[in-house]
Amino acid sequence: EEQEEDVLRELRLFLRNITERLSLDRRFKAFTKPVDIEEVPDYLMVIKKPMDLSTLLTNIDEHKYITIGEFMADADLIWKNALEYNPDSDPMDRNIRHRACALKDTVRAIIRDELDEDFERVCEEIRESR
Ligand SMILES: Cc1noc(C)c1-c1cc(NS(=O)(=O)c2ccccc2)cc(C(=O)O)c1
Repeated sequence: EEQEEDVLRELRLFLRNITERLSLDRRFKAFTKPVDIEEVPDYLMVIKKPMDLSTLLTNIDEHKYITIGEFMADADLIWKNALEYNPDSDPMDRNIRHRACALKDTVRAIIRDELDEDFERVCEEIRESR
């Protein structure tokens, strides 16, 4: 009902705010757009579920996420994919993995500091009711 839509609207505002702040952070520039398949031709042979910050924003606008947990699962794909595709010890791989770990820690720190547990519980109850 209307109250539920008010809650989900507030969730989308919160998720857009997080995603936009991450996109503005220069450390995360490589994560702002899908990996360019022309530049990285074997990427889709290795990574089955690509994800990036611009796709997160599109998903939010398409009302894909009803809970923080659903958003986190896609946000985690961004750094997990980077660790999986760039496993080697050479400086380039190490550097993208360092940025991927910084993205993981930054998302978690924002959620821990800014998400109200009661609000997340209401979102989970809406998810269970649908
Ligand atoms: C993410 C990701 N996962 O695997 C890799 C590899 C990256 C990644 C993707 C990009 N952006 S891009 O796919 O458009 C591109 C790749 C190669 C040359 C020019 C552009 C940049 C970087 C970077 O380190 O700057 C890394």
